[in-house]
Parts: sequence; structure tokens; C-alpha cells
Amino acid sequence: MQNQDQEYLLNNVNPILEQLALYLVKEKPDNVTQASIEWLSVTGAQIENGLHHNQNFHNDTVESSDDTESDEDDYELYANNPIRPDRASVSAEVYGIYNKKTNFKPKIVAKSHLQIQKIKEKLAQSFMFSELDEHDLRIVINAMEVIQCKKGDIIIRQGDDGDNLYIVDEGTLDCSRTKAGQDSVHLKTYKPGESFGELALLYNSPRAATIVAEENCVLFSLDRGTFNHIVKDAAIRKRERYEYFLAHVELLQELDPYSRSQIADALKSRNFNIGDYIVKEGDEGDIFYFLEKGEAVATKVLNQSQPAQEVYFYKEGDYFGEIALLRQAPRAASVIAETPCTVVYLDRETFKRLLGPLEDILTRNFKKYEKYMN
Ligand SMILES: Nc1ncnc2c1ncn2[C@@H]1O[C@@H]2COP(=O)(O)O[C@H]2[C@H]1O
Ligand SMILES: Nc1ncnc2c1ncn2[C@@H]1O[C@@H]2COP(=O)(O)O[C@H]2[C@H]1O
Repeated sequence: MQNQDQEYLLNNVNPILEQLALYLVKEKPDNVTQASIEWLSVTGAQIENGLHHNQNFHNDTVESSDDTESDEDDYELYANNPIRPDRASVSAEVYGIYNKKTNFKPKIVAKSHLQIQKIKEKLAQSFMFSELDEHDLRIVINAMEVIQCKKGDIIIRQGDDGDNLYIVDEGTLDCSRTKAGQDSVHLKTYKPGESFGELALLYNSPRAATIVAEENCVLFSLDRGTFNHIVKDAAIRKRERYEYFLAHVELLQELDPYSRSQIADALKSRNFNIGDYIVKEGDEGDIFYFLEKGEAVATKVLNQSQPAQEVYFYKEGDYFGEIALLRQAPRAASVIAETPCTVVYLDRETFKRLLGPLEDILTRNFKKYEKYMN
């Protein structure tokens, strides 16, 4: 082998393969190939990223390229990993994700292949994280800690300072709030896939409610530092973007501002040109819409021998597409853009989860279509 090949092997290939081998020996996954792919795409990629920033990375020892940095500045990649007995700490800067300007050093917590898989699944269900790109997602996954808690454990206490956001992996938790001089009021029950504890991090405010485990639970927690740098700005922007609009949607008047902010997290947006069909009569329907900008018209075939007729006119703040979701039926009408339109929408699952409390109102409102419905 030529000298430069040996050097490449030593500097670029060995550090990653050695770590991979150690990981596989510890985890002993049934499917080695799949586990390796997963590991390489998360931890391996970060090591590689670091290698490009610091060619001093050799074997098991990772040094910061900045000699003046103290050991206290290091972060533990294999902190809980017994297979890394000698030097457990790695500098986040080595991994190329240390942001000198903001002093952000992402936390890296060792986790099993299975735990990483579960975190990925739960993050995909959580609106606040679902739009992160691969790179940011990797940082969030690395920073997450797995927390086991027992029935009755208080995870968050109203009024406390807050340093973590949580995603429920297993179990249910009760969320309640007490107002001065009043009994505590139950706000909601958290189930797997849902997240809580974001308000204190988003707005630097005391915890707005108390959250207690109703049974033994597994949670994933994310620290304030990572949340602030990766998630916070986009989440605040999205909440602010829709805050005013949602506060003026008549349908949502009965919801409290917190529930509306949850809808803001979940909304997706799409533009249509004049004449575009937003919804087509007879199609399967899985989406519920609010008209954010523009005007649209609903048309319906009332007589098979005649073209569809206009049956409803939509202005900003109106909603449509609820019938297919509530009745499990094909679309009862078409909705067509009369001007350039922007709609914001929720999928069926999210509609059920967030607008479930409004089902009665939605069903009562069917009467506005009554004279046109079969
Ligand atoms: N109606 C509500 N008002 C405020 N917080 C709520 C509400 N319902 C659920 N919560 C959650 O309870 C959490 C308590 O901690 P945080 O204030 O950090 O974030 C809060 C929200 O995630
Ligand atoms: N006369 C009407 N009959 C039925 N749906 C209507 C009518 N006018 C407007 N719509 C809306 O058009 C939507 C088409 O999709 P959906 O059936 O899911 O929900 C429907 C209502 O929101």
C-alpha cells in the first residue's frame, strides 16, 4: 500500500470503523448491516464531519483543535458507554458543529440503536421537529436523553424554571394548572408521540402547568441549549406567523390560545392559482383546509345532466374539507380558487387530534350546506 493510502486509512477510515466496531460489539444487533447504516448516518457522520475539521483525530483519542480550550468545554459522546474506558470525552468542535459565534456546543448523549430509532419515529410525529433537515435532526437526536419515570413522578412543576422539553415515548401524563386561590384544572393527558415543556424554552417563562406521570413512562428530553439553537427560532416564527390569522378564524374562537398555538405548529401551507381545484368533488379526502389568503368558490353537481353549480363562497379565515374527514366519505363538493389563494391545512390525524374538541360545532355547521346536500 502506498504511503498516502496508509495515511488515508489511518486518518479517515480507521477512526470511524473502530468506533463502529465498538458500537456493534456492545449492542450486538441482529441485523448488523441495518444497525451499521443507522450508526454511520448519525454518529459516524458526525465523526466524519469532525475529521474534516481536525485531521488530528486518531484512533480513540479526540483532541480539540483549539489547544486553549479546557476539558470542561468537552462533550461526552460515549459518556454512558462502558466500552470506551480510556478517554470518553470528545470536543463538539471536533465534530464540526461547534458554533464559535454563539458558543453553542451540542450535547451528545450515547444511545442504543433501538433508542435512536424510537427517537426518530417520535420526532417525525412531533410538529415542532418534523420539518428539521437531516443535519439539524442529527444534532437533536444526539442531544436527546432517555428518561424513565415512575407513576406519580412530577416531571414539570408549574412556576419552576424550565430547562428541558419532553417527548412521550411510552405512557401517559396528566397536565394541570392552578390559578391563584383556585383548584387545579386538568388541561390534557399527554400520550406517546406528543411533546410538552416547550413554552418555558420558547419564551423564557416559568413553567405554565404541572405535568405528572399517570403510570411508568419513558420520555425523551431535549436540553434548552440544543432547543434554542436548532428549534426555537423556526418554532417562534411559525407560531407568530399564524397567531393573528388563527385568532381571527371564527371556528377556532372556542379554543384557548394554547390550543391555537398547537395548530400553528402543525399547519402546512400551499398556494393555488386562479382556477385551480383545491378539492375535487368525488375524490378521497384526507386534508382539512383554512383559506389564509384569497377567495374561493365551492361547486357541486346538483343535477347529473348539468354542470356543477356554485354553492358556497369562501373568504379569508373560512374552512372547508371537513365533511370527508368527519363522515369518511368522498369530497361532497369541489373548491376552486377564484383569485390566487394560500391555504393552510392539517392532515386527518392532526385534524382529529387538534380539532377533535370542535367536532360538535363542525357537525352543527353542516346545516349551512343542507339545501345542497343529498
Ligand atoms: N393550556 C395550556 N397552557 C399552558 N401550557 C400547557 C397547556 N396545555 C399544555 N401545556 C404544556 O404544559 C407545559 C408546562 O411547561 P411549559 O410552560 O414549559 O410548557 C407547557 C406546555 O407544553
Ligand atoms: N353545498 C355543499 N355541500 C357539501 N360540501 C360543501 C358545500 N359547500 C361547500 N362545501 C365544502 O366543500 C368541501 C368538499 O370537501 P368535503 O366534502 O370534505 O367538505 C366540503 C365542505 O367543506
